[in-house]
Amino acid sequence: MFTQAEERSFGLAHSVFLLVGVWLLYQLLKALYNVSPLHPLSHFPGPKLAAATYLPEFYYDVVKFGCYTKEIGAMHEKYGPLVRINPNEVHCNDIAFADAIYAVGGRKRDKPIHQVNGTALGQAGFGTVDHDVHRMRRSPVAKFFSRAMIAQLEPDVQRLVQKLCDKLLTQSKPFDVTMAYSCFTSDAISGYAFGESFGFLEQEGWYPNFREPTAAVLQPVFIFRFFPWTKASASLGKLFVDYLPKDIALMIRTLQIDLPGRIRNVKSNIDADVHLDRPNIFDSLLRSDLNALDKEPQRLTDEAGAVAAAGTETTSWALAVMTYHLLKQPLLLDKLTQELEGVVDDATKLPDWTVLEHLPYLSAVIQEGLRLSYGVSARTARIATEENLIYRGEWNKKPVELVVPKGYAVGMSAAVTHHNEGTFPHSNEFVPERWLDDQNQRRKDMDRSMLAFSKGSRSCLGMNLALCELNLCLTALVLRVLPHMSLYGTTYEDVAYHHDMFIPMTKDNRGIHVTIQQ
Ligand code: HEM
Repeated sequence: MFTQAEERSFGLAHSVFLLVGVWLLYQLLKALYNVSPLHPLSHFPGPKLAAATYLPEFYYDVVKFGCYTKEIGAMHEKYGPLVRINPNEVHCNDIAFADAIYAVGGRKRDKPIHQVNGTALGQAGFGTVDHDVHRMRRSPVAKFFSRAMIAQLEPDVQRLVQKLCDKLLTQSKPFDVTMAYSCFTSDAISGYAFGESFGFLEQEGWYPNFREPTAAVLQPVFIFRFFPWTKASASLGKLFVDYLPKDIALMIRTLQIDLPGRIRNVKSNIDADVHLDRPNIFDSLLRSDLNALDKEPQRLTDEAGAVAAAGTETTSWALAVMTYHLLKQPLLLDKLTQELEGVVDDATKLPDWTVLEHLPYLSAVIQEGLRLSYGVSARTARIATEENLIYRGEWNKKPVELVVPKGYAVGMSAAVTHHNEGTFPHSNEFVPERWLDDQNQRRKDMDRSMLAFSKGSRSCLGMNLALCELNLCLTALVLRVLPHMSLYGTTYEDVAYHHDMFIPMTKDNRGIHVTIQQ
């Protein structure tokens, strides 16, 4: 005979087993449906387990950490240009299909919720699922990044470039140059966004900066993706900021305390009818005709976080990759120096970005640097909500025709596309010449093969700023600093893509250490 308490606990255990059993049965039936011919993606090639469940993606991204992109690259070698990488998503390794996937001209493209779940900045344009809401949020920010607006900002970038070079030349001990570049790019975007720069270049050394903190806050990206409810924990960060490791604390303080504070300041200036000589992005956003909900402090803080994060590490990593390869291959550095000396008389007073960008070899070095720094290395997918996407290509000399049905995600990854050996032979090598023709002029047709800034309606908003920074900064570095700089214990492993947390990561993330000969 059982006591009443024992009967109650048996009853509870029985209910739990039943619930788990029903859940498992449901998962099994769903997996069977996913691989059955009834599923709209059933005609796509790929591993059966990936078609049935998210387990392979979970294993490679969460357990092995950020390795699914590499696995996807291997799937393309086995299955062809389009593969099914999870029950609801297809991945493409044919740049000819990119314009259909990313689309411009009013063709609607949502972002998949599974992808957006990975970001804690869900209310920024960048983290917005719906095409129309994204358009509404992007356009008031976009006007700040037109070529005309960046031309107005250029004197500030020129000043920061010279400040960076002056400071680099005073370094007497080995240091990690990625930190220096991160200080430069953060100062450039923060001044423009909030009217007041973070001032990282002003400080004594290179710390603090956003490089390691960005890596620290991106750590949970895959956990968030699979367990979106854990994102709630991110907002608790500010309560524990004094007890967190210093990297994470800096980012939490910036995202949850400093940025909301800056936005409140901008708002109180507007309320007090203060008009600035030079408008900044958030002043303009708060004055724009965005609806009241989109001007809520949390929404704008997410937008500020996205602009600050997107505008910092991508550009500074591209500079770091170019620095490494130019120091490693002095012949390339000589060739670039010769070209630059032809147009620059005094490296402390550079020509405009619009002059520099027409120099073929400088432009080729920047393209190659962008190719091997990737921007966003992980896949970024889109959902065509109103039309099927028809793919026509070739695989193993046989024609391939596949239809991605509307409502399903299809994406590409720079870390896969930029290593397509058909387009970029010896793709791991840094070869600026691949961007030049026989006459040493830029092969513009090659630009179509790049995904660094993504494409279409949700492509990089800050591309003009990034290119302005890269042209000016690389020119000044080559003429003023690199002749005095040497690598210090840095190897190819320290720049080579190894895994991703949305942005590319190297094996041990040691940075790029250099010394300056005085
Ligand atoms: C070398 C430099 C850069 C590279 C390679 C790069 C690359 C990218 C890529 C690939 C995306 C698309 C991400 C996706 O599809 O989910 C993106 C989006 C974005 N980038 Fe950049 N970026 C760079 C610099 C910048 C800078 C300097 C800013 C300045 C604010 C910026 C702001 C943004 C924003 C706001 C978005 C989101 C756009 C949207 O969703 O509408 N980026 N960037």
